[in-house]
Amino acid sequence: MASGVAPVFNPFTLTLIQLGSTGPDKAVNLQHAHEMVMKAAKSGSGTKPQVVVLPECFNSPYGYVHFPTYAENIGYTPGEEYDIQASVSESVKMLSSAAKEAGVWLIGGSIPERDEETDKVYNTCTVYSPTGALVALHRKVHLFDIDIPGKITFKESETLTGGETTNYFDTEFARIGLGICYDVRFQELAMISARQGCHVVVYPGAFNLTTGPLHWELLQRARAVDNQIFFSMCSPARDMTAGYHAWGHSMVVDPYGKVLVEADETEMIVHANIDPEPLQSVRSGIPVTKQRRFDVYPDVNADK
Ligand SMILES: O=C(O)CCC(=O)C(=O)O
Repeated sequence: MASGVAPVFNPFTLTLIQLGSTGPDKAVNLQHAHEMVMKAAKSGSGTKPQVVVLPECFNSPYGYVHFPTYAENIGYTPGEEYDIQASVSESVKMLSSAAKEAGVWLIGGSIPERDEETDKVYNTCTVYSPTGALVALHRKVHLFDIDIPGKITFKESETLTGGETTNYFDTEFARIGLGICYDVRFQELAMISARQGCHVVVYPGAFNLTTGPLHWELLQRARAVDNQIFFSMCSPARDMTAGYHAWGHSMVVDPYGKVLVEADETEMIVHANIDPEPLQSVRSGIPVTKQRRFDVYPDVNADK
């Protein structure tokens, strides 16, 4: 999604809610998420604009068998004003009112979304302004289909369809790119966000106890360093009684690859101060974006 607005970059606070376990009762999950957004807003800096983030699949238990049962019709068309009052999505309504009540930008984790026209189900992130307007939507592009024998097998494509667009949104202080979890493994998506002028990229995610310790931090630091952007992923807390054991460790990485903040595996709220300085200094000190040799790798498109 493009806005045509030139991106500005000013300091703000990025707040990650590493939300506790989500059980089968959607109403309880939504209520808890709402309470945590309020708590997160109160615990922020109070002086700077704040972006609050929820984790992947925060309204249902995590598992591809559950997605169709919990899927909601959202009916968002990019570029068109969305009527929250007329929405049939209870999750969208809760997120919108939480953003408005808390007075924050809210990246609403992800929820299973059913497209009314096609009946396809997506893993979808929605974003809200401090007035409660739905301003952006990202459908997870790369589905989490992996098979590591004896460790973890997951096949989102059993019930989900992959999204087909890259997405970002503009605030009065930064341009912020979107992705969801497995999308982080595909460096092209983050590169496109950086080329689109995003200063910060945020992916709700839920890695597991096999790939989490190996790749969660590595991938975020790699995406941040490659693209000289802030990179962040927000996970659910770990619950060993649940069907899926999330890695946790929600984090924010700066454009040098330094981890600014990292949660442990429990339910908690963490804040990072996003400051333009490291982005500007790394881009002028190590100017890789100007040094690319597209003449040597013609298969990679040099066009913005
Ligand atoms: O890439 C991974 O290892 C985990 C991805 C994942 O959990 C997801 O996409 O939901």
